[in-house]
Amino acid sequence: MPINTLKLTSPAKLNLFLHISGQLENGYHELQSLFHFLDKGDELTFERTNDGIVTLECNLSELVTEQNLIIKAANALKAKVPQAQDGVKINLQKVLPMGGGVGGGSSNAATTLLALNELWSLNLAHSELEVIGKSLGADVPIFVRGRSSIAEGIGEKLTDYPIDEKWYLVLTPQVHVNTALLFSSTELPRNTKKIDLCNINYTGLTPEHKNDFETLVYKNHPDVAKAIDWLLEYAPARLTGTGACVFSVFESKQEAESIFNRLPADLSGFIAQGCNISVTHQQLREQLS
Ligand SMILES: C[C@](O)(CO)[C@H](O)COP(=O)(O)OP(=O)(O)OC[C@H]1O[C@@H](n2ccc(N)nc2=O)[C@H](O)[C@@H]1O
Ligand SMILES: Nc1ncnc2c1ncn2[C@@H]1O[C@H](COP(=O)(O)OP(=O)(O)OP(=O)(O)O)[C@@H](O)[C@H]1O
Repeated sequence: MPINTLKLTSPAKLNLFLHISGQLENGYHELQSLFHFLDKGDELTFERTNDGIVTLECNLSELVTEQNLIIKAANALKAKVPQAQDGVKINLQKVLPMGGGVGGGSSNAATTLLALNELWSLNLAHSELEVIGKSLGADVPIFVRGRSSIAEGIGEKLTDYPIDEKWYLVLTPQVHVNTALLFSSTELPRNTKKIDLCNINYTGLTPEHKNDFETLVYKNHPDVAKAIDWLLEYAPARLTGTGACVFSVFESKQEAESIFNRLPADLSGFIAQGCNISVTHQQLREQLS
């Protein structure tokens, strides 16, 4: 019996560290980054239709465009499997901050690939979905894979790296950091020594596991600097991706909440638990069983 509806959470990610160790001739950068998922995300509903049309509704009307990665993901699947005749009505409830380095758009694209592969009975392997995902954005494959991982190369070489599932206080400065511009800055450090995966031994926000974008973003974005400085009063803090979001990690929800409760009115944020397995994958398993 084919399934008609899927209701999935499309989670945020954090880059617990992000090292840049070189630049290739095509301009892309060599990275090493630990990706971990959060149990907070956007809500996506997929309803199969038989009219062959892909439609998107969203609580933020400005996101309903052909440029939305959800539409692009659905179209990429149609291009890959031209004989797929079904359509889909998609509803997106955007919860995650946009352009904040928590990967919301990439996560939505991956959730769409995973959901439509099932709803449209395409039977593509997840490795094939990862390849389609990569054409949509550097971070899409990690969300398709759905396991806490270290990314290497330009972000495409993924190795499982499960860690303790702790609690994160994420601050969300309302500024947009331009990823492509940052990558092209002459001031960006590009020579962090590569760590041998066997010797990574990640133990938290220590100086050896940093974010190479952080100094530059701190310098150019006073709102990000303010959020980092506030967190540093209580715990070590890091930028995720190219920002603007920053985070600290705590052993318990109560500890994270006790700091969150002191947040001044001009800062915003949320608390979430870290997950080694993306919530999308957990929900897919439940809804398909
Ligand atoms: C740095 C991260 O935020 C870590 O999560 C992501 O890898 C960036 O992901 P994203 O925003 O989806 O990035 P993409 O849309 O794939 O690339 C944006 C731009 O960043 C630069 N870019 C990206 C990835 C990489 N390894 N080297 C680069 O130089 C390229 O100029 C590219 O045109
Ligand atoms: N489904 C989507 N959800 C959010 N943004 C989208 C989506 N599709 C396309 N976009 C565009 O992508 C831009 C950045 O989105 P996103 O929220 O993924 O950034 P991010 O968290 O900085 O991601 P990353 O960590 O991968 O750089 C948005 O400003 C928006 O214009």
